Amino acid sequence: MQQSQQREYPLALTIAGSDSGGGAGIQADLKTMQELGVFGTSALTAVTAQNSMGVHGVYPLSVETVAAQMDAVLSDMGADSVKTGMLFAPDIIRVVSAKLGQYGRIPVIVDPVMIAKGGAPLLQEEAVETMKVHLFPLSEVVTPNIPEACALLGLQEDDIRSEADMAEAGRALLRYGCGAVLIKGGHLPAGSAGGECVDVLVTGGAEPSMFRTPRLPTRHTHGTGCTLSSAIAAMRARGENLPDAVRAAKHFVTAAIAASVPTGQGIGSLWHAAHREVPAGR
Ligand SMILES: Nc1ncnc2c1ncn2[C@@H]1O[C@H](COP(=O)(O)OP(=O)(O)O)[C@@H](O)[C@H]1O
Ligand SMILES: Cc1ncc(COP(=O)(O)OP(=O)(O)O)c(N)n1
Repeated sequence: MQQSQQREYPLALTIAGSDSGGGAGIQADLKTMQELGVFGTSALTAVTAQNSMGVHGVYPLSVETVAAQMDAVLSDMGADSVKTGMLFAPDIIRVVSAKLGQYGRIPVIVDPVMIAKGGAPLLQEEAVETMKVHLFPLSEVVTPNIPEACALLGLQEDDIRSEADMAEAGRALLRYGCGAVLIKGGHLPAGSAGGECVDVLVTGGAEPSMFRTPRLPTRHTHGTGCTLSSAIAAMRARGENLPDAVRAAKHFVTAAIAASVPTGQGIGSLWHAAHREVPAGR
């Protein structure tokens, strides 16, 4: 049951892992929701020991812990949208899917987090099928990057090389019962797509929609996927329709990448307050 009618502000729930480095996971999600005027709540699935150099440890929580957090939030506060991120294990995916089914028709944005930028696995191999079978049919939209789309479809990593390939992959993923699929183009070769970063939204009926922004020349892109999916969830919680939510989220993430900060020695993180035009450090 949703309790949103008792609130005067939108509320979104993120079900995801913790990134101790603060750039991705639940930390990126809550910063994004706050910046977009949405009250963020959370159900933690795993703790990662992570920094700009990579993932140094993954510590999943028990299914009981995940279920208890979802029950606590959804039975009392409700949610106008839900975003899922790192779910890590098949039993966590099963309990998250069961709880989402129990609490009814909330728009669910599924970011099928599989591998961190440095290559660390954030989803067990045996959990991929569980995610497709149990979670995808509950989604309003699933937001894979190109390596994730390839893994989900059993393709080679370089099988998706163009906007047309992205659209075809999106259509193929719809067969798992996703409401829509947004294939993110950050991993296309930098020289392709005319120097743009293109994300392709595929829904049941209409032609695919392309969302284009300039490709920004920075390596400090840790947390881009988490930020985009939680911004979509925030805009849906605010009542925007899906294409408008994606458009606004893409602008939000682009501004945050443009102002990214070199946290640590490796890949730095986005600056989520960038849309306010507040320089980092102020
Ligand atoms: N260098 C970049 N310049 C502008 N936008 C980018 C850049 N890299 C990624 N993006 C955007 O960030 C979002 C996340 O994309 P992507 O990097 O493909 O996902 P992930 O972070 O899950 O690997 C998308 O909207 C993508 O277009
Ligand atoms: C705890 C946690 N969740 C998700 C990710 C992946 O985040 P993403 O936004 O895809 O960014 P990169 O890791 O690819 O930079 C994560 N690293 N940690």
